[in-house]
Amino acid sequence: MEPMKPETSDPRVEHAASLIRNVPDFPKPGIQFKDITPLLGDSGAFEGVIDVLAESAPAGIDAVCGVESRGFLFGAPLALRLGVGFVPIRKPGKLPGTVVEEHFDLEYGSSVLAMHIDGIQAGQRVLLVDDLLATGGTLCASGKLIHRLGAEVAQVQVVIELADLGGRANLATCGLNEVLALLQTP
Ligand SMILES: O=P(O)(O)OC[C@H]1O[C@H](OP(=O)(O)OP(=O)(O)O)[C@H](O)[C@@H]1O
Ligand SMILES: Nc1ncnc2[nH]cnc12
Repeated sequence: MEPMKPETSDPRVEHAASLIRNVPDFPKPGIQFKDITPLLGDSGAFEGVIDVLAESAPAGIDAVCGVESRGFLFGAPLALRLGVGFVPIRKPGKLPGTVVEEHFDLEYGSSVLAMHIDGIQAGQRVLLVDDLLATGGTLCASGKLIHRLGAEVAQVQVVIELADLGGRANLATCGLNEVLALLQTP
């Protein structure tokens, strides 16, 4: 496996790249799993990633939506840094209020995502955050939830993009055209 290429030459991104561990055949044979736990365990590196994401966000963001579960790890601190609320997009059966739901396929399975209908308001500009873009199914479904509530996805932000899986093109088919990935494979 070749090393990940930073999309920017920022030393904070290069440091983060050095702390992402490649785990072959997890959770299934053939999957090269990108383990972010060494990055999360280094407070300086973790903070550097949040800072770069915040500096890269478009102006006028009203809310950050993060996707369960690893999207929460980056989305929640980013919302605090931007001074806006955090809205969780969750796996089914976890949110107590009235939700909208979307079904989708994953690199290794299928799933459903849900969001409270009062989490965001029509017309708001949302930053949609996850740790990793693979096939794009998760973020496409998340974007559909946000669009169904009448809000706009101003930008999608991920730390890692598995560039050979076509996720970016898939996101474009869902109307998600502004995509920032800090690191891309290979
Ligand atoms: O682009 P895709 O092919 O949709 O895959 C990317 C998604 O897969 C992972 O989540 P996972 O479903 O493994 O859940 P987790 O965050 O709870 O570990 C990752 O955190 C992304 O959300
Ligand atoms: N290869 C991968 N590594 C980590 N998380 C993932 N989610 C989907 N594909 C993944």
